[in-house]
Formats: sequence, C-alpha cells, structure tokens
Amino acid sequence: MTHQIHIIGGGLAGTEAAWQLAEAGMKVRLSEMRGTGERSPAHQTDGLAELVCSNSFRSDDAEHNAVGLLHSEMRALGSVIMACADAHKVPAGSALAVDRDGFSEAVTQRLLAHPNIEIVRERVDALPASGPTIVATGPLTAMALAESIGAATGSDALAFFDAIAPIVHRDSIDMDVAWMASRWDKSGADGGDGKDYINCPMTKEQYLAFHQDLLHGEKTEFREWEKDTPYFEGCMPIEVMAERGVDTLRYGPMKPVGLDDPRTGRWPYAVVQLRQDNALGTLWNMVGFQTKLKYAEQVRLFRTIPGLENAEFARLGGLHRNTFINSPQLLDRTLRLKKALHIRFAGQITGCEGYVESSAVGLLAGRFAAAELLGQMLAPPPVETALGALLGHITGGAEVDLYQPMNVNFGLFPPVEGKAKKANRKRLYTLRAEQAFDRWLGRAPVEKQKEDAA
Ligand SMILES: Cc1cc2nc3c(=O)[nH]c(=O)nc-3n(C[C@H](O)[C@H](O)[C@H](O)COP(=O)(O)OP(=O)(O)OC[C@H]3O[C@@H](n4cnc5c(N)ncnc54)[C@H](O)[C@@H]3O)c2cc1C
Repeated sequence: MTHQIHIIGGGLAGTEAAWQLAEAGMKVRLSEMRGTGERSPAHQTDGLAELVCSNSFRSDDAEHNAVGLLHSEMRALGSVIMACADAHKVPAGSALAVDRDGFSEAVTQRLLAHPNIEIVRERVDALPASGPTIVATGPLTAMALAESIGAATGSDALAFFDAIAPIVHRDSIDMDVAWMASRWDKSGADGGDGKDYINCPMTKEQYLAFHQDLLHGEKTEFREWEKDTPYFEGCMPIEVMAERGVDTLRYGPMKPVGLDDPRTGRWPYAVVQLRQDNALGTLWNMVGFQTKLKYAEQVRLFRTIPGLENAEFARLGGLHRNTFINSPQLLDRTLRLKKALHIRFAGQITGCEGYVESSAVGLLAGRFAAAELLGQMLAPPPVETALGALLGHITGGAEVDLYQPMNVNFGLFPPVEGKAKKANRKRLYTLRAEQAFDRWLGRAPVEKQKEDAA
C-alpha cells in the first residue's frame, strides 16, 4: 500500500492518530518497534496500545471531572481508544477501568482490519527528512530516535527525566497568610511588578518540624531501569537536599532572604515560594519542590505549610524517566514542528501525561493531519473544551522555561466567572465546555449560537 502519512509508534497516541486518519480516508503506515524482539523496559507485550501500568482511564464523570469530560469529547469524535475501552470495561465505580489484554487486543484487531492502515513492525531510528509524519513514540522513545529528535529540536528542548514539583490551584491558597512578592521586590528581565511569587512563611519551629517530616516521609523507589538515568543537581529532590543538612533547604529553595513578610515586617525563618505555571494564572508550582515522596505523604506534608492548609493539587511531584519535548517552544497550534512542518508530534512525548491525554493528543494530531492532507484547515478546539485546554497547555499555555508534563485538569481552562460552591463550579466548567464543543463541531443550534454571542 502506498501510504500518505507515516506514524511512528503504535501506543495509545499512535493508534488513535492512525484510526482518525484512516477513517478520514487516508492511507497510513504505522511503524511499531515491538514485535521485532525489542521492547521498552516498561512494555510487556507486542499488542498495540498496551497499558504499561494501571488499567484505569480515571474518572468517567463528564459533569464534574476534567478527564471524564475529555472521555466524552473523544467519544463524540469517534475515538477508537474510547470505543475499545468501553467495550472492555471492568467494574470500577465511577472510574473507567479496562481489561488490559482485551483492550489492547481490540485496538490491535480494529487497526489490522482497517483497509487504510498498514502496520509494520520496525524500529525507526531517525526522523524522516520528508513526507507527512506523526511521531508518537511515547515517554520511552527508543534512544536512536530520541537522539535524532534532540538533533532536530536542540538538546535543551528534549528532556529525558521528569522532575516535577507539585502544582497548586491558585484559588486554594490562603492569601491571608501567603503574600505576593519577588525577592528584594525585583522585577524580572521580562517585566513583572516585583510581586511575581506567592510566598508562604515558616517560623523556626515550623521549618524544623517540616525538615524532620521530609527525612522520615515515605518515598517512592526508583524502578531498576530508572536507576541508570542520571538526575541533575538542579533537579535534586527536596528530601535528598534535606538529608544533606538541616539548613540546606534554607540556603536553597526555601531561602527567606529579601522577602519581607507584610504581617511581621521581617524575613521569615524559611519560605516556600510558588511561581505562576500557566498563562491564565490559575496554576502555581512550588519552586524547587521536586520530590519522590509518596503522593499521600506529599498532600499531608505540604498542607502543613502555612497558607497551603487547604491546597488543592493539580499535580503532585515526581521524578521518573520520561522523554518529552518542549512543545510550547517547538510546536505550532496544530502540533507541527515549527522547524520541519511535515512532522507532527503526538502523545506523551508532547508533554501531556496519562493514557487518556496521550490518546486525546493522538486524536487531535490525526485530525489536524487529515485536514491538511485534504487541503483543509481544522481550527483547534476552543480552550473552554477539555481537548482545547489540553492542546492549549501543550502549544502555548504553559510557561516555556517551566514546561512540565501535565494531566488534564480544570486549572488548564480559562476560569469561570462568578462564585459558586466547588461541585457547582466544576459543573459550570463542563456546561461551558459542552456548549463550546458543540459550536466547534458545528452542532449548536443557530439560535443558541446567537444567544451566546449576544
Ligand atoms: C513506567 C510507566 C508507568 C506509567 N503508568 C501510567 C498509569 O498508571 N496511568 C497512566 O495514565 N499513564 C501512565 N504512564 C504514562 C503512559 O505510559 C502514557 O501516558 C501513555 O502510554 C503514553 O502514550 P503514548 O502513545 O504517547 O506512548 P506509548 O503508549 O508508550 O507508545 C509509544 C509506542 O512507540 C513505540 N516506539 C518507541 N520508540 C520507537 C521507535 N524508535 N520506532 C518505533 N516504535 C517505537 C513503543 O514501543 C510504544 O509502543 C506510565 C508511563 C510509564 C513509563
């Protein structure tokens, strides 16, 4: 079969992209290295769309949960991943969990049976110099291809490790305790008003107790194959810094120097700083707080920080092997590499995170590529939708120098107006998303569109 587009990687994103293209009438070559005798250290089978760890697609609640909303938008767009997940679901309350083997087998069979898809078991070692291509090789991209990507993007824009500090929803921070200030009230080179950080102050007693908790907190172990991947001094977990001495953190990320607490007029004993993480200003990351503490331990411990007692976390900290590119810097709004427009990226290598998000970005890459091959232009989904919010984060919403992988969450959406209780507020997001999604699909009734526009 002469193909019109080449997809590299038959994981969650690559299979979804292939399906969307094939359904649009395009001839697809899908290259997957498993089946050649080679596998990433996390994959166990040769089946397409293998789930490497949990069997959960997380919440299926489209009314109150951002990932549930993403499920529903993907179903509406004919997602093969969602169709196979629904066909192989197992009981899991309000979550969508699947029989992993049945799911992977179903995706494999549906792609094998599609007349427009040719599956080739081969490892690809370099980015193709020409011809429409989608790279969907995931967090454990084989090394030769990763090097080729690094050469094309610049090595600074390709990460091999995910050293993540926790990210907090801005509206859950107690600003009666925390305050906005930059160190010495200095504004940065790119502007700022000298009040760029949220600062959470600690007394000596609070700091010493926090230091002890860090030393004794339960940590996640590195997997055997992750132990060989080096981490840099700049990505040192806070608990490792804490082990180096009682004051190491106070001279590092928790340095209070130049930060007058307006409630006391003095520098506190130590400070936890949060820096804006997305253009909307809804998400803030805890500066220098990358950690391998267990998730429950992070929530417990970080809520002892003054001002963060009721913190809601958009994501928790972590440190693991993850190959991803700096998408906000490198990709255009339809996921094309700005330096080589014939290449699109999809899935976790773009810096989204999770099975559902990776599949969703595969779906979008497939649809953008199909439209382009048909000589059409597909507008990106609006940022009020789950697909649009996720795409917005990848292609522009995140701060370029802080770019870190992210699950879909309401913090990526433009804030909804007005005050409402938490559950109602989530519903306001999803109602607005439903309307925006319908308009994007051209399914909103004309009268309704007029009302919304008025
Ligand atoms: C250890 C681990 C545990 C995880 N646990 C979870 C979890 O519990 N829940 C969750 O939601 N997410 C989890 N993730 C993240 C999850 O893996 C991704 O979100 C998802 O699988 C990414 O989909 P993808 O299609 O981008 O990549 P993948 O699903 O990894 O697919 C990439 C495919 O590309 C192939 N490939 C790689 N290099 C080449 C090459 N050079 N040539 C040809 N083919 C190639 C691979 O064999 C693979 O099939 C985990 C990730 C890891 C590494």
